[in-house]
Amino acid sequence: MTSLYAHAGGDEALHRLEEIFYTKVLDDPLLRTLFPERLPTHVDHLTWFTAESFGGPDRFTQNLGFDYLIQVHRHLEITDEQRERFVQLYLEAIDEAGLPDDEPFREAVREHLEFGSRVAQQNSHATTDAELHPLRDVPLWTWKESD
Ligand code: HEM
Repeated sequence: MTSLYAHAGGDEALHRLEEIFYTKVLDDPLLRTLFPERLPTHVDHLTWFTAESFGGPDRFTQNLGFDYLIQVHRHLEITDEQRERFVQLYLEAIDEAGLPDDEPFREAVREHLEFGSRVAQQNSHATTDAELHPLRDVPLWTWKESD
């Protein structure tokens, strides 16, 4: 059974991807208002999250926890355009980082991104805890090749 994490190329590949992605985000006119400065932890934390979600080590849950992810997105009031740009830049970064381009892998990544970005957007608008998305754990993404 191959995890998405292993197929992607493990930590080295995911870290390269997140570095390219974060640099794009910081340079983007639509996203710059949300990301005014480079945070030294962002690339590592994104790598931990993606690795765990793809079936790799659970460093995000162990070190930060899902509540942390809820808190960092709260009150950002992410617009549809910003969410869509976030997804677009991530897909570009996957190409630029040279991650596998087989369709089952790309489809799983697209699903993960669509879902995750909608959760983040919903949480960014929640004015009460009841309005938060019900997800409370890092989701574990599987794919067709994992059987
Ligand atoms: C798959 C979906 C997403 C994941 C996995 C994710 C993950 C993360 C993580 C791990 C952090 C914490 C970074 C740190 O501790 O340094 C973070 C912060 C943040 N995220 Fe997201 N995020 C997602 C979607 C989005 C979207 C759609 C937006 C806006 C368009 C967004 C905007 C932000 C902002 C503004 C911060 C805080 C500022 C910063 O770290 O620079 N996120 N996100």
